[in-house]
Amino acid sequence: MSELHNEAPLLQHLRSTLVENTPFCSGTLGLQPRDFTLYYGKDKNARQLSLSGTSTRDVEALHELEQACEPATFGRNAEAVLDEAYRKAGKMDSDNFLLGLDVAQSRLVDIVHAGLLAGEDGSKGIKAELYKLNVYGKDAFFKPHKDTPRGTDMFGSLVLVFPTPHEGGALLLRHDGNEWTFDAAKLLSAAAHYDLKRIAYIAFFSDVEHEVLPVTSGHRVTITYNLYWAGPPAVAFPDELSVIHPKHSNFAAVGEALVELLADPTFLPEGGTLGFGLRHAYPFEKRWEYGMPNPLEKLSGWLKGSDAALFRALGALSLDPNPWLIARTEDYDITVMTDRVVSIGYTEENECYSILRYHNGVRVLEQNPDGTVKRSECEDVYESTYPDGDGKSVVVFWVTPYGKSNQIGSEYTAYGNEPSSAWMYMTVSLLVDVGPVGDRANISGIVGVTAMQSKK
Ligand SMILES: O=C(O)CCC(=O)C(=O)O
Ligand SMILES: [Fe+2]
Repeated sequence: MSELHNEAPLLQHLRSTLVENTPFCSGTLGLQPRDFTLYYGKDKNARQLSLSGTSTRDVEALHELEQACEPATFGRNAEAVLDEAYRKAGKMDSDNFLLGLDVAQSRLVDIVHAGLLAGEDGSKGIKAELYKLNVYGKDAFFKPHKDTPRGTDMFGSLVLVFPTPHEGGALLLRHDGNEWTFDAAKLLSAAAHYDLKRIAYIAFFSDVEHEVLPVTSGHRVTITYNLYWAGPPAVAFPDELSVIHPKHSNFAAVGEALVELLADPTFLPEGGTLGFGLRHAYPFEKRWEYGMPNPLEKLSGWLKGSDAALFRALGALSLDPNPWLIARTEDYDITVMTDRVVSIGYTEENECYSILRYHNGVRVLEQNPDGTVKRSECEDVYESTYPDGDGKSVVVFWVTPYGKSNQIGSEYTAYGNEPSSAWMYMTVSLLVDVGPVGDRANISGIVGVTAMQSKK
């Protein structure tokens, strides 16, 4: 029993360690000598120094850096205010210096991501944007404040403190009635025995109040970064880029092939609906539950490589491709689609039937190149089962097949002998209506996917 007695606090300690949740993350990180090199200056005669040196010459160089800085302002009601009773420090704008360390390439962004973000936010990407360099000489400080977010996507700040000789200048953070101290000078002198020189880093959310206590000696040099939620990964095709190979990623080559196909008078002469399976995999939540964001909404901004080339080439022909979810049940040989993620919930019938009947689903019939439609007996069964069904169906000509990647699942419960829960997986594909030969952008006479869109 006494053992158990001893264990309980340890277990508790482990538990509280595992669930610790602070609005910041901090530590030290060893870097290569070149990472500490700083170039600065407003003219062509840039100066150079190492932010890891401790010799007398290095300290002189720090003094020169301090002289080259401007007095730091702070934000008050969207205005930059100079007030040495509030903030006394030197600052240099990011245009006027260059640091050897590339934060985007270093592990720091990953470290901050893992340290600061958990739960749902953990799946979002972040980026750090260089903001300012500050030199806090003796008696410099910064009174309590919160960092003004620059843009709605900014969620925090990252501060790097360099191992330049200094004392004092601890950063205090306050949030929800708690206070924490980040004393970089102490952390760095305790880490001085490591082989690699270190920086101290701290990242915190924008709503955390913080202040820098007065520096009592030396130079405290910091470089700050604004932390942003990363937008969708850039489309692989900025206007300035011209890909030659691979062909499928070459916008012009994809466009030409499309134009040729659509100019062929024997190809869907009356127009119709084209389907394209996505070639790349996208980071969709595999299991979608009601209330989660609709992953189809931002897809067009994420598309990669050949998918992006295709999307852009279709747009250039004044066509309007849209992502749809395709669901298929083999045993019933039926394919349906929806233009939004659905929560099937409870169903007494086949999941595809349920999507059709209750979730704005559209039946997908497959078209042969000659224009005839592939039909299966089971589809006839559907029609005889629901003779008065709303008749929503679209004939799709699959240019490229939809595969098993990019599937999104919707949970449902079916009643057999016992209640059981299962997931129905749907595959994201791009669908686009095309008009008749000679007028492919004119889809006014086409009963295709556009007419079936639930948002229209
Ligand atoms: O230097 C620091 O530790 C923080 C500086 C700061 O709060 C700021 O620049 O807004
Ligand atoms: Fe700040």
